[in-house]
Amino acid sequence: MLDETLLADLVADLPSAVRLQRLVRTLREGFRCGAVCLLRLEENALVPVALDGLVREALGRRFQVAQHPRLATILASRRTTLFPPDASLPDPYDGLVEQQPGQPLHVHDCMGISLHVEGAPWGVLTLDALEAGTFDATDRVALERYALLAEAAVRVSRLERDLRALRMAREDTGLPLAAPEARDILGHSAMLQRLLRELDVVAASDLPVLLAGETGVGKELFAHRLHRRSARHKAPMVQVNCAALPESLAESELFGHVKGAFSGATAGRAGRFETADGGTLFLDEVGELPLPVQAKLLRALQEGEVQRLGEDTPRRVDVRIIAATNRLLADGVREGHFRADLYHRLSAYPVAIPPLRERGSDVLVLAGHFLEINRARLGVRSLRLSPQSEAVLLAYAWPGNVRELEHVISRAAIKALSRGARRDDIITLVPEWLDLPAPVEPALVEPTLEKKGEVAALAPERGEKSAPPGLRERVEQTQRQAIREALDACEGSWAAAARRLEIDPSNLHKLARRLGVKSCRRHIMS
Ligand SMILES: Nc1ncnc2c1ncn2[C@@H]1O[C@H](COP(=O)(O)OP(=O)(O)OP(=O)(O)O)[C@@H](O)[C@H]1O
Repeated sequence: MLDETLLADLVADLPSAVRLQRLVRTLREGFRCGAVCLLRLEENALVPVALDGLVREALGRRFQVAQHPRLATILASRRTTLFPPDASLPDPYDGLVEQQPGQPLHVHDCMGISLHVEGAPWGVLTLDALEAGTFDATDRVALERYALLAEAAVRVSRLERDLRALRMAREDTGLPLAAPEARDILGHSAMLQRLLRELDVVAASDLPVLLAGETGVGKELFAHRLHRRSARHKAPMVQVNCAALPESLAESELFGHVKGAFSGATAGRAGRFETADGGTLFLDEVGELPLPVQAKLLRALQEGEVQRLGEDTPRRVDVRIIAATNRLLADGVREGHFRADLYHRLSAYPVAIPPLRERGSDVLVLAGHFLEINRARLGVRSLRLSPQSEAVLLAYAWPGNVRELEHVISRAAIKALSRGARRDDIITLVPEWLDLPAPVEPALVEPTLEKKGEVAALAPERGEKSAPPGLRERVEQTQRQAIREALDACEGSWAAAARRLEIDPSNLHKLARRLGVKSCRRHIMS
């Protein structure tokens, strides 16, 4: 019966996600177990692509093989690996199998098998049960047979995907076939999938794209994907954070300068346009560009040429522009902060990136991703959400979007440990640890921040104005102080401060802006 269903699904005309989903469901029913998961190997991590019986957020996790000895053992063998109930190796799904009330969280029986496609390891199939003794020697043999059918299903899905990509890629673009990506955009909602399909088509078109969306929705991730999927993917994508570009330096940053063009120009330097030649120039926060710089940018786009500061002859550049904004640029045009002609040139193809609150259960998928990162970072056995926490996350409005979700999960994990949770337990995050902040009123932020040394009340809890600061406030206070000290020590150079703090410069800009440090201190970007 199991064989017949699997075979019928294999030849049926189904979307590949549905085919793989039916595969895991059929296997779970056939083996009468708690959960079945199909994971694809991407670099050194196993990433769930279809699951049945595991909580939904597991779809957002990346299990680093080196950190999960059970998965490593399964992957290393071509035969079924069966772990007895008393196996000492930690189970990656502890706490992630959906349970009935009163059922244990801890997985007792587990077996898995590696899958190979075209002679190379493709991933693994895992089966878990909360009751000891669910799997026996017969199941072990049966799984080896079904693994062959699973491999066939994967091959069919892969063929279909390649065919689709081939159909989309114009022959002369050299567009890469869809391959696993380093910083993938997570989410399974229909809205996000539709958007990704649309972006893939735009990517191949070479049109300028304007990505518009609230802060923290992932505009930068989308920009990278557009570039990776474009015909320019072999050339560089150069990023400019327009909010961090002081007017005095903007021209030389964008267009370059010759030696001696201004005091301090001890050598000639190419600007970002030239560096991006043949590739993509990503103008992040384009709404923040000062008006005089907008005029020069427009000229460069119209002419397809740039002129280094202090040089007479223009240089031709071939650059595709992707711009991002979290302001309504059309409002900027109406209010006179943004040039209408530049706006029309940049927004040949405007794309609205939806806020997190409109992406349904993708909140849980993303939460799963951040839970796994924090689990590894904090060295705990298992981090999961209680059903109440899931409901809270789904109901919250997320003014800070994905970045805010990331911080909420990190804080909750730290809070759990600081309140006595043990690293070798299954840690279930409850709503009180999520501590969702009230939305920040920008007007509240700046005056408070400028008073150095004072405990900043960034987001005062409702009704708790005089309470001592919580962990989050203290962490943010420390971060603010560290950024200010680094900037002072580096004489205002953001790049040097980022090196001193050992973080990526763009993350430093983002963090500083979120903490309100940047808006109060106008340091020159170097
Ligand atoms: N769909 C997603 N999948 C995985 N990670 C995501 C997703 N969307 C956003 N993120 C993560 O959320 C964080 C914020 O994303 P990003 O910086 O791209 O947002 P943004 O819209 O450019 O924000 P801002 O306007 O403030 O610059 C990053 O750490 C990013 O990796």
